[in-house]
Parts: sequence; structure tokens; C-alpha cells
Amino acid sequence: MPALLIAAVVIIAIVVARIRRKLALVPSPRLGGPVLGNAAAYATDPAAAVSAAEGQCGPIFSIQMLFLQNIWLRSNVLNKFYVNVKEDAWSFGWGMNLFLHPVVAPGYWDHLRTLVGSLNRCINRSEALDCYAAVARDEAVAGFAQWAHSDDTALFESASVLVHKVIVRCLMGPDFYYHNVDELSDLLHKVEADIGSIFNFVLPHWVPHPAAKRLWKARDRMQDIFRERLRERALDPSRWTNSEDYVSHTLRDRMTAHLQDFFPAHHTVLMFAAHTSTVASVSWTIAELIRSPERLAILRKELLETSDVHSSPLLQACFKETGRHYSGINMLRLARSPVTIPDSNVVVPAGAVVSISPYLTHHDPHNYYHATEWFPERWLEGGEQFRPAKSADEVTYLGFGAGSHRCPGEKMAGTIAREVVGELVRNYDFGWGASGPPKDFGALDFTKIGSPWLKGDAHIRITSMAKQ
Ligand code: HEM
Repeated sequence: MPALLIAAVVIIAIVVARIRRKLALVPSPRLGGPVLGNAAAYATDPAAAVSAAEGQCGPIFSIQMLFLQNIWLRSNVLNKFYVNVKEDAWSFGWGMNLFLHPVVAPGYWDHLRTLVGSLNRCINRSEALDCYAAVARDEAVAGFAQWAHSDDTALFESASVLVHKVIVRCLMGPDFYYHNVDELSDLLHKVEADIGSIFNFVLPHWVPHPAAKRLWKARDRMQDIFRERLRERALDPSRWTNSEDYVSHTLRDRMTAHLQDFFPAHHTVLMFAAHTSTVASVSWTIAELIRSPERLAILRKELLETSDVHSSPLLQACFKETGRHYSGINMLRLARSPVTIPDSNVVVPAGAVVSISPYLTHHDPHNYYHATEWFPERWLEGGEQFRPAKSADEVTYLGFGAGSHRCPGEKMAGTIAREVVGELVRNYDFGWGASGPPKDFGALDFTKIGSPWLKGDAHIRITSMAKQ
């Protein structure tokens, strides 16, 4: 009997040793003090922390964030692998759910693909984009007339108000705009303030901590707003037959009409997906044009010579460069089943968070010449400074993502941003406000979902050229 026991222990020890040799532990850096050092370093300066971790550990490493293991993949080839892993293995939806769970109805993520599919079919049609361009122009004209009254307009904050109005009119429709636009902006800000609460990550989802209670309240109010508006629409259906707003489309689309109960959750997610990054795109482009007056003069000439703001190569290059220079620090997936990283013996376990970094990819000098400069000309014909991905196995530009979750709102965001900035460049003289230029252009706020804003904002003044 003891001999049998010893044999069993030896066999188990051999098997365990073999498995451990096969499944190498993901290396973890030392970025600060023990226990919470890595999480604290990441929270203070995520770009510096991830770069330092890569320097210590190579392209695959793990940063422990309290109870979550966050595994990072840092190479162009791993970017490509990452964006193509399927949802059932590395889930985008369940990654979002880690912090958005208090504001989305249970079951929403199971319908994400269907709802995103309908979004793609609706907002990328030319009729819809023409309509969104007209809405953006209209809001830009009204918004800038207001901005011109002050000699110190907070750029990101004011662009946020403008973009929010455009998004509500386009995605939700004129009735939501008329009745609820300010309240929706308020809800967005409230949700933004609480969604990053550590308690959302670490406590069971049912625990009524203060941030969760506020978020549940916002979720319930969003549901009420939708109930009210959809009830009114049902009383006058003919008015909505040809409406280009996305809510109308989802009510007409037989793939989504039955998912009405999930519309409030879907539009909460979309307010995040669409708002922060579009505001960043508009605001950073305006700020960078102020910093380069010669380029602004060339762009103004180009825009005044064409009747179509969407055909200016320099304006397009400016937005592409803003998407490169001011991109999000991370993408995030929740691993649902073990996945082996190619050409390594690392297996990402189920339950880990897996990330890549658009920001660090875009600032890698091996990928971009003068990577730390905002230099839109790199994207113009003849601007050979962009080093295209070496092969089809690499991804070096992630401004709108790539692969399975590539952004469906790229055309809509581009249309809005070109209309807004085009209106400003054509009709207004603009520069820093009375409080002067921002002290530190490198102070990026990476806490938002999407592209970073500038910490402390930037203040500008605009003057109508017609009045000069
Ligand atoms: C300049 C503005 C925008 C930028 C830079 C941007 C960027 C991105 C990126 C990088 C992703 C991929 C995220 C990932 O793979 O983890 C993404 C996904 C997504 N974006 Fe955008 N986005 C913008 C505007 C919009 C707009 C206007 C909408 C809605 C109308 C939108 C809706 C979405 C949705 C629904 C997804 C998830 C797609 C999926 O699950 O397959 N985005 N976006």
C-alpha cells in the first residue's frame, strides 16, 4: 500500500512538473513597492508603467490589478493576433462588462453582435451619413456662435456639449434631442464619474455600495426615458417611417425590433463609445492647429477652395494623425477560455484580462518616424515617413481598432469631426484664450473609455472672420 502511494505521488509530481514546464508563468515586472506597487504605478502613469514592464519582461507580461490579472501583449505581430481572437475566447463584451455592469441590463452583452451589426447597417449608409453631416454642420454653426461670446472657452468641455448634441440627434433622434438632450448629458457625466469606482470591480455585482446605487439610478432613468419616447413614437408611427436616426432603424430592423428592452443599455454603451473619442478627435485637432499656424493657413486655403469639406486630403490627414497621436492606452478583453500565445509557451488563463496598447504601438519609433510629433503630413501622398506594417502579420495602426471589433462608427465620427472643424477653420480665426496655452500637452487623461482628453482642459477664443 505505501509503495502504491509513493508511486502515485511520484507520478503526480512528474505530471505537475511537465505541465509547469509547458505552461511558463507570465512574467511580472516590479514597478513600485510590494503588493500594490504595480497597480499603483499603472494608475499614476499607465504609458510609463507598461513601457517599463516591457523593458523588464519582454513583450508578454502580467500586471496584477488587485484581484485581476492583466496580461499585456506588446508587439505588432501580437496586436494582429489579439484583434482576431474570437469573442468566445477573449470577450470584448465581457471586458466592457467588468466596469459597465451597473448600467447595462442583464443579458445585454449576449445581443451585442446583433445590435452592433444593425448599427453598421444603419449608420454607414450614404443617406444616413449625409443626414449626420447636416446635423453636425447645424450644431457647429450654433455652437461656435456661442463660443465666440467668450474669450476663454474650455475646449474639451465645450466640444463635448457640441458632440453630445450631434450624437443624440443622429443616434436617438429629434424627439430625444428635444425632450432629453440636457438630461442625457447629465446622465453621461454622472455615469462617467462613478464607472471607474474600484468597488465596481472588486465587489459582487449585487452589493449596494454608493457608486453602484448612483449608477443603478442612472440606468433606471435611462430606461424611463426610452420607455417614454418609444411610447410616444408608437402613437404616431408614420412620422418615423423615413427617419435616419438609429433608434428608428432598430425599430424597423427585424433583427433588432424585438430587443427594445435592451435599447437603453445599448445607447448607454454607445454614448461612451461614440462620445469621448469623437470629442478627443475634434479637440486635439483644433489644439494642434493652433500650435501650427502655418499648417492652419494651408488647411484654411484648401478648405476655402473646395465646396466639400470631406474632400480635403490635409483635413483627413489631420484626423488620422490625431487618431495615432492621441489614442487610447489599452484595449481590453476578458479571457473566457485558455489561449496559447503563438511562438511562446504562455497560456493566458480564463478569467485574466488581456490588453494591447494602441498608444504605445503608435509611439514606437520603429513604427513611426518622429513618433512623438503630431505630424499629419506623414499620411499625405508622398509622405513616406509612415512605415507601413512590414507584413500582413502585423498591425501598427489601431486608431479605430482592427479585426473582430473594428469600430463601426469610424465614418460617422469622421463625418462629424470634419464638419465641425471645417466650419471652424473656414469661418473663424482662433487661438489660445485669455488664460494662455495649456502648460503641459503631455498631461493625457487615460482614465476615460476611449481616447484621452487633456488633463485640466485647454482654453481658446474664436472670432468670426466675417466680423473682422
Ligand atoms: C473618433 C472617434 C472614435 C474612435 C477613435 C473610436 C475608436 C474605436 C476603437 C479603437 C474601437 C475598438 C475597441 C476594441 O477593439 O477594443 C471601437 C469600437 C467600437 N466603436 Fe468606436 N470610435 C469612435 C467613434 C465611434 C462612434 C461615433 C460610434 C457609434 C456610432 C462608435 C461605436 C463603436 C462600437 C459599438 C464599438 C464596438 C464594436 C464591436 O463590438 O464590434 N465608435 N471604436
